[in-house]
Amino acid sequence: MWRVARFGGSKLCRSRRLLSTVIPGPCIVHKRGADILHDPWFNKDTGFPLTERDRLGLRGLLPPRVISFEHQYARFMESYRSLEKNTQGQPDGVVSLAKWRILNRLHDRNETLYYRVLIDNIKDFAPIIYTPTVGLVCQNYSGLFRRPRGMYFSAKDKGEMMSMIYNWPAQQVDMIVLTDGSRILGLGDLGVQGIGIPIGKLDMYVSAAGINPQRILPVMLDVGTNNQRLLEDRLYLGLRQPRLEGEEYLSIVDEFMEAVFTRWPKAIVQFEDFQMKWAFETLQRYRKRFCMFNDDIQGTAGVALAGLLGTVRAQGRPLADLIKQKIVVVGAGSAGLGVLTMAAQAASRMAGSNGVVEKNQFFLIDKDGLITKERKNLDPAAAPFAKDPSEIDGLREGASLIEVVKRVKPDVLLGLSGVGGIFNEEVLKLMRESDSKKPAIFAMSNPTMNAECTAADAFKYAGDNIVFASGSPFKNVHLGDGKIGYVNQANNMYLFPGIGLGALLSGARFITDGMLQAAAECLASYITDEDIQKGILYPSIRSIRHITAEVGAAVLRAAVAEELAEGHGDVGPRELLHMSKEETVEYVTSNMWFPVYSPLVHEK
Ligand SMILES: NC(=O)C1=CN([C@@H]2O[C@H](COP(=O)(O)OP(=O)(O)OC[C@H]3O[C@@H](n4cnc5c(N)ncnc54)[C@H](O)[C@@H]3O)[C@@H](O)[C@H]2O)C=CC1
Ligand SMILES: CC(=O)C(=O)O
Ligand SMILES: [Mg+2]
Repeated sequence: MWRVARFGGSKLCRSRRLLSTVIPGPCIVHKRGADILHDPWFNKDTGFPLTERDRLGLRGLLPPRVISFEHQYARFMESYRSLEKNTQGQPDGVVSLAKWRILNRLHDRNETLYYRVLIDNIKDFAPIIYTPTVGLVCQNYSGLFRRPRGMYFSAKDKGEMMSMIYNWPAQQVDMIVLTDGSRILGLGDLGVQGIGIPIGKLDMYVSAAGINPQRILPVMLDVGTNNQRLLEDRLYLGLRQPRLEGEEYLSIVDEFMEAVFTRWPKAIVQFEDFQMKWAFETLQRYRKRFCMFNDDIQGTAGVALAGLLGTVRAQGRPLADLIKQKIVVVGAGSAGLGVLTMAAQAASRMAGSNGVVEKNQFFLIDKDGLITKERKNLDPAAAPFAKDPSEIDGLREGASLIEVVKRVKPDVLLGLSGVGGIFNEEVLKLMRESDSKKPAIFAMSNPTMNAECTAADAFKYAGDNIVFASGSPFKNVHLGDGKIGYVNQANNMYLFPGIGLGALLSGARFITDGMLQAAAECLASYITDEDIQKGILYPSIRSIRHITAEVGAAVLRAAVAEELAEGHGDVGPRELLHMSKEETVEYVTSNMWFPVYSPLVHEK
């Protein structure tokens, strides 16, 4: 039955990949002439065939020669490569922004071509449209702004959101990424300028998960900013007022969520880069009411867990030895606490206990040092990981990172602090004393300048035998004698697209811990033992579509197992239930949008 749905005709410009051939479905367009050329979704630039130019009133509006998609693609890549050449030697930030601009201009003009170059060159372009360059773009957003992308809801829109949501031109929205701009990467409160993050994350959704770009929606919830520099910046485009707090804040988020799910009951909302207090509060508030998740807490946790399991394998130990790993987490925010919570759940499952014993192996440090039960105003979210001073011989409340690493000799040192360089030479050298033969260093904070250490320093000071991962990309390190220090990118981009896609196709109304756990386990098992032995913990981002199909299928199957799957489109819960694992992967893959020019059919 689901086969009919997959290959049936569609009005949605859906392209189908049949074996190696992509069959473009027809696309209904309600406009004509120049209006089409100015709509990046329909625009093919010089690629409109002559018959289509006649049908759509485009004759004479374009140079006469028809250029093929492949030729347009080659032309863009040529201009990109010559930009690379011409900017050689200029500061990194200048080069990255120039690359971002050329990609952004293509995005504004021709989405089909934009997404095709993105998909085919994801390793080169992810650092531009995503971390680290997206951080620079957010920092400079008000100056870079040329035209809006996505929707902006502000504190001034209270009471209006239910009608505003209907201003969005697309009939259907599948995936929304929402931020309030309060903690953008490790760059702090960037107010309205944080909209760059939902845009970048959704570009990853299209590239990795094949979410139809006509069905994505980046959203900024502007409730003010506490960033004094922005408040005083005459170019700043957001509300010039301090952030709303308490019930006033929550009432804005409530109103937005009600509006979204009234118009699109099947949409999925990803919360992104909210400051910690609101990240946890909104997750608790909405996760049983709406289909939503918090990427920084839950997506990051799954990616880190996969990395921790990979580390255990790299040490040549059985997975169950996760419970024996001494893990020092630096940063007790939404990401750090998310990681420890998921790691504790996994360790409990492995040990068949309630997790109490396993937590003894975890050490949590924040800006005030080691967190113990003696901490004044201990955050309830951190409390389960606070050490009992009687159990940590030689350490005290607030012990420094150096003291902790020296005493604990951890197997894993994992940074989610947002503090660039905090794993300094002294800390890294202490990791040579680790009890593990293959200690792991995860410098997960973004963007690059906020990474806890560089890859080169990690190998230089902690030794050649470490496994290393960072949140933003670094180049592999040459260790001499032809040996390579492999750099992994421990970034939630490996999971959030699959979590969203799997949840969408399952039709589940909530995203459960079981679905998230399935995503993490799928990623963990993706890597072969051969790669693990080389220190490779995550697959190449070049395979991101394939990884996402597998992760999406794992999430979907978990939803089915929990009897939450209600189906999607023509594929109901019974069909989902009867799909084998391979069929589920095939089903997920066949639902991925792929950019090809569709024949345009005009309808009034
Ligand atoms: N690689 C990835 O996939 C992800 C990376 N991140 C990164 O993690 C970082 C933190 O994100 P959140 O947890 O959401 O932020 P957050 O603001 O909620 O937490 C930051 C934590 O770091 C601690 N901290 C600050 N200065 C410190 C210091 N000198 N020593 C030790 N701890 C210190 C704070 O006390 C706080 O506990 C950001 O840079 C973000 O880019 C976040 C999510 C995913
Ligand atoms: C990757 C990501 O979500 C972050 O740095 O916040
Ligand atoms: Mg984030």
